[in-house]
Amino acid sequence: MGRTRAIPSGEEGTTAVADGDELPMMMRDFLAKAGGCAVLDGGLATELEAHGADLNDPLWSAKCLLTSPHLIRQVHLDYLHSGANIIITASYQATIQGFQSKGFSTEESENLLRKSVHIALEARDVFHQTHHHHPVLVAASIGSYGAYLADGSEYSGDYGESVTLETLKDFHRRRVQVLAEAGPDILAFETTPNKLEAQAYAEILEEGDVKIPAWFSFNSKDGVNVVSGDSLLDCAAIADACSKVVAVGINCTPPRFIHGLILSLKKVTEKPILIYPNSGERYDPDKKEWVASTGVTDDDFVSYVTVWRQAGAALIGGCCRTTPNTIRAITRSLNKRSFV
Ligand code: MET
Ligand SMILES: [Zn+2]
Repeated sequence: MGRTRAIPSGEEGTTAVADGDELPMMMRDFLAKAGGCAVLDGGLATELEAHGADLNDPLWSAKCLLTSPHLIRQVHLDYLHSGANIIITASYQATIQGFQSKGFSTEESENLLRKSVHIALEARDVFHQTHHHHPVLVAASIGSYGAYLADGSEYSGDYGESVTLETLKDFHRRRVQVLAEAGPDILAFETTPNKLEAQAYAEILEEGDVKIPAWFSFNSKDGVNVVSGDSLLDCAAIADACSKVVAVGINCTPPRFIHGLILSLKKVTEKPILIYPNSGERYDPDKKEWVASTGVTDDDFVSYVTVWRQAGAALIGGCCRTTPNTIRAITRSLNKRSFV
């Protein structure tokens, strides 16, 4: 686990290594540079689709790593110009196992993971040529085992009895390592549907000597628990206890639930809170389309931003079906600058 490990002192148990606070400080420094609150990007996969990409595939957005990397780069740039301080890579549904089942070798599969990070790093470089004062982090996305299965379990959190902690650790371990070593600033564990998977992530990070920090983000469909029905408080407590985790939050969840969820998170963690809700529409897995649900318009979404900020969110953006327009509006609500 490297330099942040507590080492036995021989006499009174353990002594924390002096630089154990390095990873949390990185996030605190970044937030200070961003003026206390940072803007995350918006939906990546759904925005690629809005540009005509056909993502009806088990690889979802990761398919574009094969077919249209230039489009991924363009969407990253659109979000940066909209004011985003963090861009999230196209690796959400990119897995070694998923690429292998398409016939790629292990090495080719790992290279595709690296490519997702390289595209985002390149977009940042391009953006910084003209906007070098705007702080930008590249977050490497890691979707859940359920996202890889592409069978809806990412929104039920139900993996069945046969999936154990070890199954999940074995599934994610190499992917996490490859992504972490490809040069992102942070690992984004997104849309985490249950407690078992949060535990698997925490153990991989602690055991694997991962050198960069991470955030854990969960999804909810009732505003109280994560989608599996596991307690959000239990899930967030796992994130809070993991020394590599520097922010905890909620993503791909309807906007109307976010305020209550922020208040819940604050009960169990003092780590910075991130929220990036979806547009409030609902995905119908049978019809394979998004359907309007009651109540929330794009305007409503943005009108919540200051409330979320006051409630304690320090990183705010959007998930599925949010767009560069949404991010521009969030940027404006936080009195920050966009570049288009
Ligand atoms: N970062 C991912 C994306 O926007 C999150 C998807 S949540 C199902 O594509
Ligand atoms: Zn989403």
